[in-house]
Amino acid sequence: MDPIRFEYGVVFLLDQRLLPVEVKYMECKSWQEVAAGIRDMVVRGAPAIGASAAFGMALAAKQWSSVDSERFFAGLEEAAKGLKATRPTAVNLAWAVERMLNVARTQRGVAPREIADILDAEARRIAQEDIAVNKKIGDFGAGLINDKARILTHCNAGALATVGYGTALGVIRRAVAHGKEVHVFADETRPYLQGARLTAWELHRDEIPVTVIADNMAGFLMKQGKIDVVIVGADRIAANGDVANKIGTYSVAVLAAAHNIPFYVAAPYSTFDLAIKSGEQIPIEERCETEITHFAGRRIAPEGIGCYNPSFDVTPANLITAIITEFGVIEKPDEERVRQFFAEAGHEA
Ligand SMILES: CSC[C@H]1O[C@H](OP(=O)(O)O)[C@H](O)[C@@H]1O
Repeated sequence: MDPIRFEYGVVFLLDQRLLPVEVKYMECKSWQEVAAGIRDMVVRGAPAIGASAAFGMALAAKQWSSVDSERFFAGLEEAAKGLKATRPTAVNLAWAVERMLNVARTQRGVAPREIADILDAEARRIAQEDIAVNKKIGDFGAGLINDKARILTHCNAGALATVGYGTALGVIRRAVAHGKEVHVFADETRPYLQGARLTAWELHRDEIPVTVIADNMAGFLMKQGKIDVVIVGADRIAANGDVANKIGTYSVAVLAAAHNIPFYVAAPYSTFDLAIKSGEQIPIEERCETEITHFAGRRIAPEGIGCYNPSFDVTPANLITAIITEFGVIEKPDEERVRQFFAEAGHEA
């Protein structure tokens, strides 16, 4: 099930708020509609919102393609600002928008209508690259998953969080493709329930055994010896290997360390933010309190109480066994290892 579908001038976002009960796409013909889809978590997941924002930029270019060049670029800058403002934590969003802007800037002097075509092609390239990158991550990660492994996941880092294959779930898919039998325990991941609603839905459709657990059960399963390995995604990784990911990830990492269980993060190079030295510099999105005070549209907490709803937390690198990327595996990440790894892979470090 593709989280994003696209044609020239229109982007369809699978409305993940309705899953697993209803499969319905939101049609977007403007960058503003894409921005609303990202902000409202119609589409979510670091790589998926990055690709969606890229298509949002392509729509903006089409929206402004009939004006003069100066107004065209002003329109692109406005769209870039609006898209980047939707969700602050996942660096893939800003990465994709800046990549689209940089391509446009190389075309100054070209007719806006032609630039719009070039940006449409670039957005499609970003989407195609994501699937290829996910499969490379999957292949590197599959070697870390033993046959009969009992795997704990948190949130959803699957096809629904990317353009269609998955990072953490991509590793699980490749391990299964390599003939390994696994059983996944999926944290439900309150408050948005990406685990119960999305990860379980994806894995069940793929006929991969999955058991949903409440977030507060992870420690008990580990203590009972029922978890062999943890694998999660990421929204932003600092140069020292600190990882921002869905709220609750840090707690799982602490529990895994206490039980000597390997804790892996699967993420593409586009999720690394090498401009920041540590996770302390990663902006943490806070979302509306109704995500906490309400469940399925019904109030579950009293009126007038305090509410705190950070959507992400930061897991320090010293709790991470390894980060799995499309270029290979960074064992025991720290700043020196991360920068050397990407330098050897031929990327800006
Ligand atoms: C492929 S990594 C996806 C990453 O994004 C999720 O956050 P959200 O659902 O709020 O977009 C979660 O942190 C996942 O690990």
